[in-house]
Amino acid sequence: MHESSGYFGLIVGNLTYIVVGISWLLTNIMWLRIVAVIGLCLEITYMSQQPGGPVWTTMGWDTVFITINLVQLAILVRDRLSLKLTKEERVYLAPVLERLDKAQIARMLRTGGWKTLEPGTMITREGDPVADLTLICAGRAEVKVHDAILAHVGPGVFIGEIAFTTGRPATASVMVTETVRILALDQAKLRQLCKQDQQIASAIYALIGGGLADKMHASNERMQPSPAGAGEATGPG
Ligand SMILES: Nc1ncnc2c1ncn2[C@@H]1O[C@@H]2COP(=O)(O)O[C@H]2[C@H]1O
Repeated sequence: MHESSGYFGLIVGNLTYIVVGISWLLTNIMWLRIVAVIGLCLEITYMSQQPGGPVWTTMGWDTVFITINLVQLAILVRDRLSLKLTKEERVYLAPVLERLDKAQIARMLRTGGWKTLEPGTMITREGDPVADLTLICAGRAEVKVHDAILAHVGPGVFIGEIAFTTGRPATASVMVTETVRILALDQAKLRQLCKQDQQIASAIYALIGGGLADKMHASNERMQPSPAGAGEATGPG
């Protein structure tokens, strides 16, 4: 830090580094950038008041950093403003809305879109690659493995989450039985987004994890213990 004469320099100089320090404590990227810009503006003021004359190198780089942050802020604001959800979509996305800010939700939604599928439409086919991570928002579908019905699924359930997390083909065939409204997110684009934004990744994986736990619970509930085999441990051989 260069010496600056008088109280003005002392106050602005310390304020600069306090504000920059505060920006490092923030986890909300929008506020982090806003506070960083304020800190950088204060630094320019401080550096312009140095006794030996303005410190152009620091002021020049501060201007570059301010520009980078302002461009990123403009992108964040654009993303936030682009998020238009109907009341119905808000209800379906409630668990996601709780975890992410508007800009992140808008970015996530740009990886796919809303669709309506009629009965008989296949969402996944057992053994085939799965293109989308699908969230069922309304309607019902049937989950089959080797032609045996495993489950009936409805609103709030993900389809294709196993392929999304493992990269493997579909573990089951899922067919629409009652017209469904779905949010279909392109798996490749969503994976890319998860790499770029850890908060989005952790929100999506938390939802998938919760959904898989519910599916396992439902599947355990459906299992009828056979009286003959009940309580028997299965040993090797
Ligand atoms: N037992 C089950 N209960 C509910 N859904 C299932 C079950 N087994 C498979 N699925 C769904 O069917 C999908 C087929 O594609 P995935 O394997 O990617 O992900 C699978 C799950 O979303």
